Amino acid sequence: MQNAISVQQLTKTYDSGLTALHSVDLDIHDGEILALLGPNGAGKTTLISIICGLVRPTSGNVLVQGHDIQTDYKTTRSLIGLVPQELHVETFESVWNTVTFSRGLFGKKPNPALVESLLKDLSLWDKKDAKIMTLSGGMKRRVMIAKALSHEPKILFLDEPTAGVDVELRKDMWQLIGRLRQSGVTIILTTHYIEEAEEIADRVGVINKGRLVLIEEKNELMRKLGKKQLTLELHQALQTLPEGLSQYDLSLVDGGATLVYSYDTQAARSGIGSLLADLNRSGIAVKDLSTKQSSLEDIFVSLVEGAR
Ligand SMILES: Nc1ncnc2c1ncn2[C@@H]1O[C@H](COP(=O)(O)OP(=O)(O)OP(=O)(O)O)[C@@H](O)[C@H]1O
Repeated sequence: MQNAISVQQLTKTYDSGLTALHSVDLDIHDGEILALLGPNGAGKTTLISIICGLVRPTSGNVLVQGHDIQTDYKTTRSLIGLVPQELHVETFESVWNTVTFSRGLFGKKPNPALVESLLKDLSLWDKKDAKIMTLSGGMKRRVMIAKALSHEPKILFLDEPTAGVDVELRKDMWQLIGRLRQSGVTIILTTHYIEEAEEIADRVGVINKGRLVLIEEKNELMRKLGKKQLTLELHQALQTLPEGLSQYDLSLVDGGATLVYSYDTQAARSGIGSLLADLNRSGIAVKDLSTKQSSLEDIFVSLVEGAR
């Protein structure tokens, strides 16, 4: 499979001396939705800005569909649509003109039918003649997306697309992202909302302090993390686990006062019922119990904290 983007040993040190990216390697597959997670200041925007040719790398290479971003900038930029974090749209222009003009900037022939379908897809059709300055923040964000898609890019970057937008718009955006993916567009989004990554991404990358600390298929990640733990507080502490319980994934903690049972959430049966029956049969009395499920959020927090 061809990579939409190949980032090779990319490093960025700003003039201030701050190194925002440390030798990042990342292949983004054609047609995937990749969610980049990371705390504030992790380097996500720097990475996107370099790929889009807005910030110059200190060292390393980036190829966009095989073209080098530095030596073949015009080609790579025209393959990419970017929806930046900040909303900066020409305030006095109409929605229609703004989107049409944006397409022209890439040297593409006018295509009113395409602009019409974009505005309809983004629920902006009834606002096509409205001046941008009269639109709400959420609508301005939709205009930014229409602009980014106006030259029919193969790759779309969305930097925090749903920051500060209401639930309805967030769901609309997720649907739009799904439709774009179906049409073959590769999508990279940064987000602070782990729920968003869980909902729409094919793969999840975590950036922390300028390093890519994890990149994994979302389903694989969820499967690995899809463990649940049942914690059983015992009436009497145990020295060792009774032999009859060896088929369960059990561990004794708190000096034997607590029994922890790990089970797979994907399995057809949790085994909790039979474990409790077997404990009862072994004469082990339980004082209290609780369950805990690991989530993408847990791994994210532990990765980010572990690197502090
Ligand atoms: N033009 C610049 N000059 C100097 N330092 C910068 C510049 N732009 C960004 N930085 C610094 O580089 C680091 C990475 O910033 P970046 O904006 O890439 O992070 P981010 O992961 O996108 O964060 P956020 O989630 O807050 O948008 C930060 O410490 C930031 O202060």
